[in-house]
Amino acid sequence: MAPIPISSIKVGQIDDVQELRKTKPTIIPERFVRDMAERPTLAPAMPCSSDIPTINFSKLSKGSKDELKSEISQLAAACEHWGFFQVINHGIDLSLLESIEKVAKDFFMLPLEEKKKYAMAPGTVQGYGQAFVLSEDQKLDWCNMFALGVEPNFIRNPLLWPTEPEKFSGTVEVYSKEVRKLCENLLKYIAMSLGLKGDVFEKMFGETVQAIRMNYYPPCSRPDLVLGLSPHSDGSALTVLQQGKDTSVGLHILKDDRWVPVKPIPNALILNIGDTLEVLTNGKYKSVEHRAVTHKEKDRLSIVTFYAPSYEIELAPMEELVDENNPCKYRRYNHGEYSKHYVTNKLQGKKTLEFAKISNQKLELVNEGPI
Ligand SMILES: COC(=O)C(/C=C/C1=C(C)CCCC1(C)C)=C/O[C@H]1C=C(C)C(=O)O1
Ligand SMILES: O=C(O)CCC(=O)C(=O)O
Ligand SMILES: [Fe+2]
Repeated sequence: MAPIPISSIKVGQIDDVQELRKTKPTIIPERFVRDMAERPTLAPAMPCSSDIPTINFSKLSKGSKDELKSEISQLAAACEHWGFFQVINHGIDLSLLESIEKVAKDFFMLPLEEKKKYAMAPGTVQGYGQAFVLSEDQKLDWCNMFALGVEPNFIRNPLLWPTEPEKFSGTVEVYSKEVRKLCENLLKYIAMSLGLKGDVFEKMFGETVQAIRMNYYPPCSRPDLVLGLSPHSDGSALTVLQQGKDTSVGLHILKDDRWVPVKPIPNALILNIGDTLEVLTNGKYKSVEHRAVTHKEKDRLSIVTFYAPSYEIELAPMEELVDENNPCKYRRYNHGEYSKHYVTNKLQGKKTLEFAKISNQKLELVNEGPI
């Protein structure tokens, strides 16, 4: 997946929000100020909810037959009605969660000059900076990001793996292996929740793609004017999100047309369904739009893993999930092409998935059958 030529993209000035916060703590440059319709309504006006479902992973992996059955049906409900859930007892060592949080935070605390050694080039999504900025007039997120392609090896850019903090790269490797195992296992249970064979995704996905993105949201003097991260759905099959301990609530998901804040359970991981699973399940399990907001006094860190199929594979709704009551809603496409489309467009709700959607007009024709 080649990046688009750098010379063709003009992104204008992108202020580093940590530096802004240090030097001009009360000034919000115009490029960060959202149009009225996009501005967040913040707590306490909003009900704070920890209502996204909780999945007890140990009941899936080592529970009794009855526990497995009941947890699988909870998983089915979580995927079908929420697209987001918190996983407790996920089996990843808490000390590893602490280590990744520490190296991520230490990285963001480095001087700007050091971080700039790993600067994200315009039109690409790896390195330090702001991804998905593709024009000079595009609004910016109140966030610094650092992203790396992890697997397979060919998506890695070794020049972007930091030498400082010393333990950064080693910790990312170990953490990514553990999160990978969790994704593989959860995909097995998700397949079972659909009444399919447990290995269906593993067999279909080929050499899976995995990337990690660390998002650092410094405090913002006007959290009512800005967004930490623009609304979007993830292009992955599954996304795993770890939130920094003691950081503010910042993730919002769109549920029944309302933004619902997600209150993290300590030590749990947040999982969400990405666009790939939406397509494969013919919309039974949907990717859900989400965003991040900022806080007046507190900073926030999130560490996000995207787990996706090989760029080589062709995707289309699985035949078991298509019938006359559920006509095929997405076309067949190559996942590498979708990835390219995803990373070369700004984050804008679920707009990216239109790439794969069969339009309503065409759907009607399909339903009516041959004339
Ligand atoms: C908000 O989403 C992302 O930042 C993102 C980026 C992922 C990637 C990298 C950081 C490195 C190169 C590979 C990849 C594009 C996966 C989302 O990833 C989603 C989007 C697609 C498509 C996908 O497969 O995962
Ligand atoms: O920081 C968050 O809570 C959201 C991060 C996210 O959605 C992403 O990186 O794709
Ligand atoms: Fe996301």
